[in-house]
Amino acid sequence: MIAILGAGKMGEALLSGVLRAGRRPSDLLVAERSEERGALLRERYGVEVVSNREAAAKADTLVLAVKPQDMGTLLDEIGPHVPSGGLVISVAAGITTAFIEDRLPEGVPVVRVMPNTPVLVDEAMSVVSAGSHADETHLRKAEELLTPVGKVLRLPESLQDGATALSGSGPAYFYYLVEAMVDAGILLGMPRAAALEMVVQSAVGAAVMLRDSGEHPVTLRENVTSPGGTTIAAIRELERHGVRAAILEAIEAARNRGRELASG
Ligand SMILES: NC(=O)C1=CN([C@@H]2O[C@H](COP(=O)(O)OP(=O)(O)OC[C@H]3O[C@@H](n4cnc5c(N)ncnc54)[C@H](OP(=O)(O)O)[C@@H]3O)[C@@H](O)[C@H]2O)C=CC1
Ligand SMILES: O=C(O)[C@@H]1CCC=N1
Repeated sequence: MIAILGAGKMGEALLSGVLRAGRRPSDLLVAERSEERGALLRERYGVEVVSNREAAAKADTLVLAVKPQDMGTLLDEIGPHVPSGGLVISVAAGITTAFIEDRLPEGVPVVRVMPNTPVLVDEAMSVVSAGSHADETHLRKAEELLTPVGKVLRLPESLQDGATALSGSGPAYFYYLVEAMVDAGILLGMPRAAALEMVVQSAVGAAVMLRDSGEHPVTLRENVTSPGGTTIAAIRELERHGVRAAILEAIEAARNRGRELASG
């Protein structure tokens, strides 16, 4: 039995993914703070909605998907009810496995996971790390949950805040770029719907080439950049405005924010 505690945007995305991967609703439990939200999830997915304590006591795998700021309260509530043979998987940004282990009975295995919202279309990037009591079996169990909804990579926990900044938040940077490019289309007089279609299809085409062509991103960009042409004129402006440096600093700021979340 798998229980998802905190079924907001990420918890619901994982819930829907696990169901798409073939688990039955009767193999799942959901615990939510708001009754209204719980009722909606019950209606939408046919899953049983229970209290945090009941979920902790009944399920052998607990997926904690509350906000990092709510993790201490949740663990205080469920800690004494988690069986020592259970597996705890946390997707919370910043929260270390040590933080979780300290609030659970001695020896409970914890796996930290950083997924991203493309879980919803089975194209997630998830990074997994073992806590101090988690072994190969526990990592495999977490990977079994995540592989049907995308790619999974194992990294040491010391890189999890970086993974959160890079791939956890990653989709948001691409959406931000799309928004800005659509605005540019508007500036050039394009109808909004046409601008959106052009930009989204360019993004999809670029993403498929990045994934499938086997070429490095630099080569792909060079192939678009004709000598004396239009693309290099745009790239000169991106460089003049320090866009590359801004991206490096933005992702470093996200990593640093993850570290702050760990200290409450
Ligand atoms: N969104 C994303 O792209 C990603 C998010 N994450 C991580 O996933 C976690 C959830 O993020 P996100 O889904 O965006 O946030 P949401 O706020 O959408 O979801 C959190 C949910 O948990 C509920 N909740 C809070 N406290 C409790 C509690 N004590 N018991 C039961 N339910 C509770 C919240 O209810 P209420 O609304 O009433 O507070 C809410 O429904 C975070 O830790 C985040 O770092 C990881 C990767 C990507
Ligand atoms: O913004 C956040 O804190 C979460 C973690 C990664 C993506 N969203």
